[in-house]
Amino acid sequence: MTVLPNKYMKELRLFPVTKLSGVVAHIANFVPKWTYTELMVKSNVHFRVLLNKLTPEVPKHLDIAKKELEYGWARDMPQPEDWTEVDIQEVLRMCVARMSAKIFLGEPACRNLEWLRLSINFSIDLFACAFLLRKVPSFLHPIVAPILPLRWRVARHLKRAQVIIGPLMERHRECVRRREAGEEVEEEDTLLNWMMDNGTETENKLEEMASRQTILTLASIHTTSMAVSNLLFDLCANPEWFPVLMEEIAEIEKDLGKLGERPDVGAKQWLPRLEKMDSAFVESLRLNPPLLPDIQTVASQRQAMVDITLKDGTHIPAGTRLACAKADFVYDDPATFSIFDPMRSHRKRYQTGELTKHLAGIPEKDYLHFGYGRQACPGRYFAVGEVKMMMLKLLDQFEFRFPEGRGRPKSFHADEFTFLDPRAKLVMRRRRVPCDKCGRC
Ligand code: HEM
Repeated sequence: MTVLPNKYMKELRLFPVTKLSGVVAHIANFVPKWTYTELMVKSNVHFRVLLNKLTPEVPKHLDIAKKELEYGWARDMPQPEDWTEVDIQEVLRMCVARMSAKIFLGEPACRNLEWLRLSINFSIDLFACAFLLRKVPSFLHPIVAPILPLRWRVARHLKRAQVIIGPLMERHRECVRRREAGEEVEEEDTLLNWMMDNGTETENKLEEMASRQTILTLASIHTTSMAVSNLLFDLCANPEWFPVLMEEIAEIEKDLGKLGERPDVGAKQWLPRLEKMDSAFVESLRLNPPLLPDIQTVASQRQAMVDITLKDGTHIPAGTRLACAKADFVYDDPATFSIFDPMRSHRKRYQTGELTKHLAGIPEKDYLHFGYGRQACPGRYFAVGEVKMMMLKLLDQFEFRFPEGRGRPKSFHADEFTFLDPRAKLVMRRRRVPCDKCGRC
């Protein structure tokens, strides 16, 4: 991997995917030839749907996802009256899986426990399979890969995905046929339907679509649920910030009621008001990015698809794996850079007057946890909304702390990925002590 200084970031971000490809670089990490992921670089309907359908309609899809979150909350979220140890990571993964399934596939898949479990476990098996293969020299892959049980599991998930997604595709085709015949047909507005309507013939083959939907769960579920877990862990390690965020929620509720209470107020009006929560999320993601080895090194991997010469004459031959060294606005002050300071971005916005910058979901040269440039994470605005909706409910309904004798779990790194310790739990109970200040905590 060639690592360029951060000063090149602004120039590199403008290159199209045909010249400098993020997806080719990311998928290369999964040993695509042997993990059924090659289709992700052959065409990009998964990227187009997020950019052209999800992003312009994020508030609408967040409102839809919110309803599914309510449905899942009643089933998945423990409601302990007394302090009880809970595998909060597992619960949050299920909440995110439900929301993702609702907007991507709709009903009945989003209520189908087999799909929900598959969408969570697929990523775990695929990561494990790719890691194992990466430890083996590539000339041995043709011998090792076919006998790898993890790879058989990945293949089984993809086959089952076809069984679940096939009827959804057939249902949409039937709706289109009836509509063309002049009938009025009601249909759920899902990303799958958009992908079918806008996909090529190959992209619309069941095997392709089912694999693509399954691989999309990898990008959307663990990243988002891990972000919420990390923020909760950071707050438990710095509990003085719980009341600050609760107070912000209480103030918004005074104006707008609880999220979902008023028919004229949805995610669009409510969630941007959570400015302190946004700042805490930015800070937590800065300290716990999902895709980079650690907070000081590189960001936005790319593969040069053609020879490239930069403005200062730097030559990048085709085939080069590339990343940029990260800069960070706190690097100027090394004393504070590893400290969790949840109001860092909030202060920066108000001190500089740059109120539309330094927000979660707005990539900047100094804030790269959703990537950078044209190829930055296409699901980021939806992800930020999901994180806020879950945090809102968690803080509103529960109190959290670490189990006795334990502190903030450490993340660990495997190549370019960062993972939370899967054994890390929290102790929680239903919130019950009213607070003098805000009447809630
Ligand atoms: C907190 C949650 C999330 C984080 C931190 C995150 C982070 C990232 C990062 C760093 C990248 C690479 C960008 C680059 O190379 O410049 C990426 C790519 C991607 N993300 Fe996200 N992401 C999150 C949630 C989501 C969600 C919810 C979706 C879908 C709804 C999604 C879909 C994708 C896709 C499809 C790509 C690959 C795009 C391509 O083909 O190049 N992500 N994400």
